Amino acid sequence: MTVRVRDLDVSLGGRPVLQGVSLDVPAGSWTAVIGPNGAGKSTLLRAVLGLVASHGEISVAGRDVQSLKPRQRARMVAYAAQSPNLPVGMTVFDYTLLGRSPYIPHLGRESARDRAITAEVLDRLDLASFASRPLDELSGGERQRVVLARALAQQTSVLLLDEPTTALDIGHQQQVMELVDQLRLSDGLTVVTTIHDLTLAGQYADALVLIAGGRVAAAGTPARVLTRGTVERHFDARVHVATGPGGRPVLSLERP
Ligand SMILES: Nc1ncnc2c1ncn2[C@@H]1O[C@H](COP(=O)(O)OP(=O)(O)OP(=O)(O)O)[C@@H](O)[C@H]1O
Repeated sequence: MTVRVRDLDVSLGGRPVLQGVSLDVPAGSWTAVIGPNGAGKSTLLRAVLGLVASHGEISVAGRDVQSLKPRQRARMVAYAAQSPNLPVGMTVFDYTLLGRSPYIPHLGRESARDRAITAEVLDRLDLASFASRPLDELSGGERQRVVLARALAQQTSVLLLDEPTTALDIGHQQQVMELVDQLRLSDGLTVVTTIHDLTLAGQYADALVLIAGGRVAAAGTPARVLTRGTVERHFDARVHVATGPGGRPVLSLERP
């Protein structure tokens, strides 16, 4: 499903946060939204979900997201927030099962299929042995993977991930990124993720969108966006950019 954003404006607390943001994410592709702290990346994802009031056009598969009922939208778009409030005392399994809510009839119960999908997602994320553990007894990285598990259990065609790897060790970073990429290739998932690790962004995404000061400052292939000059200008960082496998950029910090 294609995600299309046109001339998006969002104000929060009376202050403009996004101004004139446009982006096109073709069906089955992966776009990474990058940018400095406070640039408006999370706000962009939240606007696509209809969680914040916005002006402009946001459509998924040609349908205006504002016109969709929450249940309809939840069958099309899943979202893993950066640090959501997790219900105290709830188990990993029951939290992940919440991802099946859009498919469970009102006043009904989950089906055996819903439970099987939940168990399979936990298994794929190395979380099967955590299924009966309460969320509040997990480490930061374990919690982050459970939040992703809930989004994957939703089995949508569009996946919005807000900083999905920040709390993860390098092995779990790879596992999560590879799993998402595998789902993209096998099921045609459309992925939009915010991410601070620019090399990781460039390794997995087809396109990068750099947001700075609430506007799109650069967009295009990783090699086009991740240049020394662009990174210095918008992140105030001195980096060396090498060409890695597949021509994708690899960034390292340069000491002054
Ligand atoms: N509810 C709110 N009310 C007022 N301002 C807000 C609100 N939520 C976010 N902001 C402001 O909007 C701007 C963009 O925030 P956002 O979380 O989208 O940034 P971000 O690019 O995701 O940042 P980070 O990389 O630090 O996660 C920030 O200046 C933030 O302080």
